[in-house]
Amino acid sequence: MKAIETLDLTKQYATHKAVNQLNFSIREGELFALLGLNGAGKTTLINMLTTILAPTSGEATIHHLSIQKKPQQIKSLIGVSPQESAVAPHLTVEENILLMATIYGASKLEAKKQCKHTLLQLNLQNEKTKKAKHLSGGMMRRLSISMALVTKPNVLFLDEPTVGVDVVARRELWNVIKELKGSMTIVLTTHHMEEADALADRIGIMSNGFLIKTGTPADLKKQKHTDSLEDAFVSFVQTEEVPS
Ligand SMILES: Nc1ncnc2c1ncn2[C@@H]1O[C@H](COP(=O)(O)OP(=O)(O)OP(=O)(O)O)[C@@H](O)[C@H]1O
Repeated sequence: MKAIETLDLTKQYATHKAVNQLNFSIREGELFALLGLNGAGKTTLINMLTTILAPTSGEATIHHLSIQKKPQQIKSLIGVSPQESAVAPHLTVEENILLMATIYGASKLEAKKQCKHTLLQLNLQNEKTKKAKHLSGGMMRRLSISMALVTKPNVLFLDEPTVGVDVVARRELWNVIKELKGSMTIVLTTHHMEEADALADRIGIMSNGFLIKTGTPADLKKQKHTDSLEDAFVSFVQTEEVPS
């Protein structure tokens, strides 16, 4: 089943088309990494798919529900870990997770159960009584992901999950994401090619608002006769024709 599908999805800001007639789909359970240079349109696309931003034209569905017609139902299907974290700094790790569960309508008992589960999933048990403002960058990102997971989403959006995180914490986050893989659909944006290579089932490359290429990491490297996803990516964004 398709978890996400877009049909000519477009967002125009004044005269600039940030997302230009995108047609693609993501299978249920797939981890899809969205790559693109600064300003390619990734955040605009994610914001439309998560119902934060209305498209100018075209359509997208999450589990066959229209982002424009069924935003509330979609909100109950998705979890979002944004670049700008929604973490409350003065609350503890546990309080942040419980708050999120409660906002999404869980009873006190359910919220506690789910909180315990996500603390385990993200290996945050030892940090649960710490105030969020005292967490390291890596732990802060784990908290943000656990807050996105506490509502048991079918589709998880991770916008640059390892930005500003040290190499060890990044590897640990990769392990967390690998553990989640398959149990839900994951859409991840990143500027780290090795991250996309390590995690993605399939990659989509955006350039100037167009989705210029989709394929498995192996396919993309093979098409450019290289072992390096970074080399393949650079070649695609420099040489690919935009779709007509
Ligand atoms: N609210 C806005 N009003 C006008 N233009 C915007 C707005 N938001 C984004 N843009 C423009 O749309 C284009 C796509 O931006 P977007 O943030 O989606 O790119 P991105 O791929 O996420 O970039 P980055 O990797 O730097 O986060 C850019 O040219 C940006 O300047």
